[in-house]
Amino acid sequence: MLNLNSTTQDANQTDTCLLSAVNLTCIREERMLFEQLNISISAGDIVQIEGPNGSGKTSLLRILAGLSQPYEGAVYFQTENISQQRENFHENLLYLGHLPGVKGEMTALENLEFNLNLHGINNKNAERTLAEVSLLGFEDALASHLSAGQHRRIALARLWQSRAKIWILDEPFTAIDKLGVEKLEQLFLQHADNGGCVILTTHQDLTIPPERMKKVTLAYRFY
Ligand SMILES: Nc1ncnc2c1ncn2[C@@H]1O[C@H](COP(=O)(O)OP(=O)(O)OP(=O)(O)O)[C@@H](O)[C@H]1O
Repeated sequence: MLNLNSTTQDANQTDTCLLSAVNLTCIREERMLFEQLNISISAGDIVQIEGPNGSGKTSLLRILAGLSQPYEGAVYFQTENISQQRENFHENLLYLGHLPGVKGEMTALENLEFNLNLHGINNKNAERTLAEVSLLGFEDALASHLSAGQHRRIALARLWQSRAKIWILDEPFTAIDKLGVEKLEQLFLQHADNGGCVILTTHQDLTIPPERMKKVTLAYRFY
C-alpha cells in the first residue's frame, strides 16, 4: 500500500510498511524540488517516481536510500529512522544508481563477482546469473568491449541474487531492449509477491498491470 502525503497507517499497513518518508523537503541550488512529501511503501509495492527532467526523482531516490540528506524530514525503515540503523537498513537495501558502475578493464564475470562480493553475496552462482541477463558467452569479454545495454545488464544481474527487501532503482531500463525490460518487469512483480518492494524511476511506459503499480508524481518547481 502506498500513501502519498499521508502519514496515517492502518493496523494492517503498520505490519507490512517497509519504508516511509515523513515530511521530506529537498532544496538544491536554492530551488525547492519537493516540500513536506510523505510516502509510505509496503511489502508488495512497486512504486514509480515520475516527473519531468530536473523535478527531483534522483534526489528523492538518494534520500530514500540514505545517500543524501533532506533539508527537512526523515526516512524510516519499518519503524526506525534509517540514520539510527544504517547497517540493518543497508542489509535490506539494494540501490542501483543511474550509471551502471561497470569497470571496463574487468570482464563481465569479474564485474559481477566484484559487485556481489562488495555486497556480501556469495558469488559462486555468478556465471548462472549472467545467463539471466543474457550475457552467457560474454563472461570473459572485457566490459570495455561490451555495449551500453550489456553494461546495464551486468549491473542489473545483482537483482537476481539479492536478498534485500527494498530495491531502489534509478532508470534501470536505460539502454535495455524490449525483451530485457519485460523480463525485469516480471522480476519486479516476483520480488513484490515475495514480500519485497521496488521503487524506481523511468521515463518509459511499462507493462506492469496498473493495479500493481503505484505512482509518485513530482512536478517541476521553478523556485
Ligand atoms: N548534488 C547536487 N548538487 C546540486 N544540485 C543538484 C545535485 N543533484 C541534483 N541537483 C539539481 O537538482 C535538480 C533535480 O535533479 P535530479 O537529478 O534529482 O532530477 P531528475 O528528476 O532525476 O531528473 P532527470 O529526469 O533528468 O534524471 C536538478 O536541477 C539538478 O541540477
